[in-house]
Amino acid sequence: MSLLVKICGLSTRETLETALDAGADMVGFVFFLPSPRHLSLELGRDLGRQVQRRALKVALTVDADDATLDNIMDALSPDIFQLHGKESVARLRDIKQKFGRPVMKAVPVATSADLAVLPGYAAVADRILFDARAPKDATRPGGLGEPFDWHLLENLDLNLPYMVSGGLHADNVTEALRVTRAGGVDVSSGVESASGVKDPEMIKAFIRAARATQDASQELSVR
Ligand SMILES: O=C(O)c1ccccc1NCC(=O)[C@H](O)[C@H](O)COP(=O)(O)O
Repeated sequence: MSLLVKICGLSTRETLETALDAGADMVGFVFFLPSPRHLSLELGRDLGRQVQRRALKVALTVDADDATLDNIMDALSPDIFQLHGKESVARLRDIKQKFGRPVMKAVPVATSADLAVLPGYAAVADRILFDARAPKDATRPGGLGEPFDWHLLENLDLNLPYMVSGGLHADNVTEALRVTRAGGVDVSSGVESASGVKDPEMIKAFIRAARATQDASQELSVR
């Protein structure tokens, strides 16, 4: 199965086009007001139209209510909802049923104890995104540019596709994949020149590095 590369927190036509041209498999749009990457519904609609099925559109929300999700469905028509809050297993089931879209549940990781939630979520979610647990005083639960200890996932036994995120960039994505064996990688801060400002060259470099890792591991596997 080929590696999924997600560029998250895109908010301009130019950088979205760069990510699509560079071969991103998923493009993430943040609908969380405290985030520097937050999109209005109008901008989400505009950027969503630009994607034109060249990548999967991921709508990122945090403990959003049905009305918010409904508005996002109308504006963006996401391919996947990324639920990055404290959503319960029952809430994941509820969202899947009401909106008919796959859900990717973000699981914050700081210690091995954080993995205890996996069996519950794995029974309902379509994909897991492992992210660094945000500090208690953080203004948002993700997109903070800090990694977690990838070795915590070394002995992971999960019958579900999963992505690794948190503090990734072009220079560490290979090691993150080597250690976690994740089927996907996700980045936001690591392709920004300033908070919320995506950098086209950094986007291209990240995707190149991720693809190079994918190619190398495929060569090894066919030997
Ligand atoms: O990106 C945000 O601003 C954000 C806000 C609230 C919840 C989640 C958020 N981002 C989630 C993502 O999927 C990020 O790509 C992921 O946390 C990795 O971010 P980074 O460490 O900055 O690469």
